[in-house]
Amino acid sequence: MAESRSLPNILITGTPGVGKSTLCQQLAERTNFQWLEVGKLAKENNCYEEFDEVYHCPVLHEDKILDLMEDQMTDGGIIVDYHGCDFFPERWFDIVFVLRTNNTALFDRLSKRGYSGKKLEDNIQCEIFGTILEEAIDSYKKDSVFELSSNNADEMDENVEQIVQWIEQWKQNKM
Ligand SMILES: Nc1ncnc2c1ncn2[C@@H]1O[C@H](COP(=O)(O)OP(=O)(O)O)[C@@H](O)[C@H]1O
Repeated sequence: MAESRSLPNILITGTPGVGKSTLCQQLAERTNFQWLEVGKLAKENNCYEEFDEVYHCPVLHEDKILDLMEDQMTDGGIIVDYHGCDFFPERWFDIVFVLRTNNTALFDRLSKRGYSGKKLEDNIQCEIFGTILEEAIDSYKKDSVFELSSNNADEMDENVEQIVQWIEQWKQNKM
């Protein structure tokens, strides 16, 4: 329950390549919050069900990863970073930010990362359709979901500032 947390929990989500890791790293440095990379945690603990041959990536074992995360989420101060958001319990998060990037910039970033073919096309399409934003709106309270534009370095800086300020406000309201 949010009332029992001494600090808020934040979810940063969006299509791969929109800048989640970059933003979370900067936030962790600024706030001392813990950056929890769900993909990394899954890899370290082998939380996979199967291998997806089409996308050349393993499929997350959602229950297993949720069990691993549950205890860490209790006290707050966690920034969760993942390219999906519909399987986390709603109660875990005080606010959800969905990063968005235009197709041209995202195409360049994902190509540089080595994405090609169907994997590249599907991720671009996911972003064009706003799939993750829709997922967030369907999974969390409407007034706790915010869309942030992440097309360039200036917007990245603004997003860091906005979230840092939101955290400060949350702490003040708690006092
Ligand atoms: N707002 C931004 N402006 C410019 N480049 C960015 C921005 N966000 C991310 N990048 C670059 O795009 C690439 C993917 O960013 P990353 O943070 O790994 O995305 P994600 O974690 O969402 O997959 C990195 O090379 C990063 O430097």
